[in-house]
Amino acid sequence: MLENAKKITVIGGGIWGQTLANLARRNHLTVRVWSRHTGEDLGAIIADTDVIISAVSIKGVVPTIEQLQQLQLNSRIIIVTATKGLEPITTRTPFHLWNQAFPANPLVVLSGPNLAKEINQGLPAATVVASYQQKAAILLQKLLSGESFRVYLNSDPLGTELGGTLKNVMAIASGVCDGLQLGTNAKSALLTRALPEIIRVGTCLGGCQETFFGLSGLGDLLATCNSPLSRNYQVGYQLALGLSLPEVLAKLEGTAEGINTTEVLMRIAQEKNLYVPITCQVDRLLRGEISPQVAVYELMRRDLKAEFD
Ligand SMILES: NC(=O)C1=CN([C@@H]2O[C@H](COP(=O)(O)OP(=O)(O)OC[C@H]3O[C@@H](n4cnc5c(N)ncnc54)[C@H](O)[C@@H]3O)[C@@H](O)[C@H]2O)C=CC1
Ligand SMILES: O=C(CO)COP(=O)(O)O
Repeated sequence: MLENAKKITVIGGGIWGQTLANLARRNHLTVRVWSRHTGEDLGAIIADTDVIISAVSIKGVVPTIEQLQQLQLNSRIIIVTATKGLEPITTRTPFHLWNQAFPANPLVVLSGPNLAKEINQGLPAATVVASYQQKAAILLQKLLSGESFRVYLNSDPLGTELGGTLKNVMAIASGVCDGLQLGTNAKSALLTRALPEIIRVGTCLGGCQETFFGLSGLGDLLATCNSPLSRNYQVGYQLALGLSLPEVLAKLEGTAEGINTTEVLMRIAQEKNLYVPITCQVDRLLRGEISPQVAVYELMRRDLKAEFD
C-alpha cells in the first residue's frame, strides 16, 4: 500500500514523540525519531522523509522551526504539530508558527484525549487530525489509525489545537479540586464551567465553537482533568497537598504545559478583555499569591450571574 511506503520523522524524543512513533511503527511505517540530545544530523534524516511530526514541548517549537528553516524543507513534506501550548513571546499557537514559517507545506494538527502511558499500554484511544488541506489529514488518518487508535478528521486546525492547549489550565484547577477533596459536585461544576471559558477564549482566537465539544475539546478536558497520569493535573493536585511549585516540578516527569499556558493566556485575556475566572485563580495560585483554598473561595464568592450569558 502507498501509505506503507511513507517515511515519517518524529521530532521530539519525549514520551509523546515516542508514543506517536510507536503508533506509526505498528502500521509498519519507516519511522525515525530525532531529538536535540541524539546528536544526529537532522538534515540527513529528513532528506527522504514524507511526514514530519513535531512532538516537542512549546519551548522547543521556535528552535525546531529555526533549525528546519536552515535545511530548506521540501514543500511536499507534510508537517504535523502535536504540541499543546502557547508560545510565550508571540502568544501564538504552534499551528500559527509552523504555518508562518512553512506556508507552502501541508500542515496538520494532531490533538485529542491521549494520555501517552495508556496508549503505550495498547489501551483504546481516539484522536483528531485537523487541517485546511484535507488530503494531508486523510493521509495522516490512515498512517496512524490502528486497532487501538482511532483517528478522526476535522477541518478546524486552530480549534482542535486550542482545545488541547487550553484544557491544560483546567487540568491544574481540577487537580486542586481533587487534592483538596472538594467532592463530585464541585468537580462537575468546575469542568462544566471550564468548557465555556475554553470556548470563550478559543473562539476569540479563531477556533469553531463546535470543535470544542469534540474529542480535542471536551474529550481532552475530561481525560486530563480526571487522570493522575496528567502532569498538569498532578501540578494542581500536589499544590493542593501543600507542596510549593518548585517542589512539584522537581518531582514531575516531563512537561506540564499548563503552567506556561496560564501565564500566556492571562496576557491574551487582558488584551482582548476576555472573562477567564478559573484561569485567573490558577494564575494567582501558580504565582504563589494565594493558597488553593483561597482560589476556591475567590471562585465561589464572585458576583452571581446567569448560567448562559
Ligand atoms: N504526554 C502526553 O500524554 C501528551 C503530550 N502532548 C504534548 O506534546 C508535547 C510534548 O509532550 P511530552 O513528550 O509529554 O513532553 P516531554 O517533556 O516528555 O518531552 C518534550 C520534548 O521536547 C523537546 N524540547 C524541549 N525543549 C526543546 C528545545 N528548546 N529545543 C528542541 N527540543 C526541545 C525535548 O527534548 C523533548 O523531546 C507537549 O506540548 C504536550 O502537551 C500531547 C498529547 C499527549
Ligand atoms: O494532553 C494530554 C492528554 O491528552 C497529556 O496531559 P499532560 O500534559 O497533562 O500530561
